[in-house]
Amino acid sequence: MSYAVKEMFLTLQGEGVNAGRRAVFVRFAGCNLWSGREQDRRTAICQFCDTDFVGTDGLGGGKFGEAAALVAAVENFWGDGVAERFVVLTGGEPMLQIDDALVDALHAAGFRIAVETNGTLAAHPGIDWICVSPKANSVVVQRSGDELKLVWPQPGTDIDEVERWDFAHRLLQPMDDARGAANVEAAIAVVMERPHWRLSLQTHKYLGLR
Ligand SMILES: C[S@@+](CC[C@H](N)C(=O)[O-])C[C@H]1O[C@@H](n2cnc3c(N)ncnc32)[C@H](O)[C@@H]1O
Ligand SMILES: Nc1nc2[nH]cc(C(=O)O)c2c(=O)[nH]1
Ligand code: SF4
Ligand SMILES: [Mg+2]
Repeated sequence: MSYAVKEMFLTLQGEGVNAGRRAVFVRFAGCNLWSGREQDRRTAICQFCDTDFVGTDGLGGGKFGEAAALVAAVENFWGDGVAERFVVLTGGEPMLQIDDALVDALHAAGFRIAVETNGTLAAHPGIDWICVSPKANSVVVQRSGDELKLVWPQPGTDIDEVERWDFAHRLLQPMDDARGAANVEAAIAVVMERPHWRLSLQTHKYLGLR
């Protein structure tokens, strides 16, 4: 299997329970809920995406013929002699490309593996930290994991239902769009009503990190 990667970078995880943690991000190209083309956004299943995941032309991106080559690039971004190796596989939709060979090679190199997924495909069982971010109008099959990160508001989402799914942590992340401030207020209002949810801010955007 070969891997198409839009970009790769070393940064801090900006979102969720692991916010603030040093991580190499691997952004896989392609998604099953949007083509990534602006002209298709209004007819896509997922219409609020904040990310360019088309092609392999980003910094650190490329086509990797084998898992070993991709892992060597991840190790290079992490750097020598630094403990707590941690990689976040995102996209696009990473579960379209994550396979046994990649999970095994990352583990052999000493990485803990986190994934950011829309949950429409089952997460690979070897992944160490599963973050599912459900999208209204999609069928979520991955209903368990470490972190459920619901972008808010999302008309068509039944929060009572998703709250019954089996996740250790539940987070509401304000939708970053033209109504940004109102979305933050709406998310805070839900957390005040439902204290088992927590607010997740996209801290990298406030800090100017990647
Ligand atoms: C770009 S997605 C890639 C991973 C996967 N496709 C997914 O949707 O979870 C990474 C994270 O950003 C979130 N996200 C995307 N667009 C957003 C926006 N406009 N505002 C807030 N969060 C957003 C997604 O819900 C997901 O949690
Ligand atoms: N710093 C940083 N944190 C992130 N957490 C999730 C991200 C993503 O796009 O999946 C992301 C990202 O792109 N940058
Ligand atoms: S599912 Fe994730 S990557 Fe795909 S369009 Fe939605 S937010 Fe973007
Ligand atoms: Mg992002």
